[in-house]
Amino acid sequence: MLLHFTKMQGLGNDFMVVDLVTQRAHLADDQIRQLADRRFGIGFDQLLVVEPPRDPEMDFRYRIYNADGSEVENCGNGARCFARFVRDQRLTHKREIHVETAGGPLTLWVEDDGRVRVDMGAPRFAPGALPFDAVEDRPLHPLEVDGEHLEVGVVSMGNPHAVLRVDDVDTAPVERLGPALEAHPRFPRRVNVGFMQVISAHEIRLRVYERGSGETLACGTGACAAVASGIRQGLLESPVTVHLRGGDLDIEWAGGDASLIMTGPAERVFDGRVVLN
Ligand SMILES: N[C@H](CCC[C@H](N)C(=O)O)C(=O)O
Repeated sequence: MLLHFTKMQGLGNDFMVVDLVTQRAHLADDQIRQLADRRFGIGFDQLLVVEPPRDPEMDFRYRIYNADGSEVENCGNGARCFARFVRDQRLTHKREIHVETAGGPLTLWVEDDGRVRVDMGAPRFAPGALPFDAVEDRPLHPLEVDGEHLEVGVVSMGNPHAVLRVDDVDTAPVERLGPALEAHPRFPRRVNVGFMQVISAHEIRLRVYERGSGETLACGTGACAAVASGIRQGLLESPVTVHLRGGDLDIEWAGGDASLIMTGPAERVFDGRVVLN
């Protein structure tokens, strides 16, 4: 069968977006992995599958798959691209969009300048929310990795994040510590790994080694997790500009149970059709 899709990107975090509201298809894990490969397929960090909602109060449901085929709970840059997609495809004319995800409901606002603002929900620091194997909730957790003693902040944005403070993201050992932390046994469902350099109370630089996809040019939930952890440690104050390799995100958080609000771009790259066997 022929499957229509749109390639999109948010700060270089790139997505294959599929409308299963007007198309019928089932994508098996091995097909997702093949489509994720730029040589045998399309190439993407995540696949976003748009479906009708289960809850009639919501506008859509969308599912998120990493390049390795694993389904995940939340995707910040993907949420913005989802909102842009459903309007571009005329699946909705709304500017305020309510969507179901595996990590819970999200509300998104498509703004006049094309940027999208997302209510990302409240961060959760309790280890069990990730899950992370620890006896207590604390701003920083000691963790031994390859004989190295680290102190990491752990945050759930629906999906799990470990945040490591570094002096300089350009020289941070992302290629070594990213995979080692992603697969660390104290994260039973693996983890996204953020490397955060604090520039000032309102500005950080961030690189993210993503669970199931490797280092990406940007990670929205990773940016939210880094800001939440930095504010909790008293290093940052809202609002915070997050400089990622693919560009900047603006994150606001009033603390406590308040939602993190993330604003950033969402761009369409091309439309295509792919043969599914
Ligand atoms: N790129 C996404 C995060 C995908 C998270 C995924 N790698 C996971 O396993 O949780 C973002 O902008 O938030």
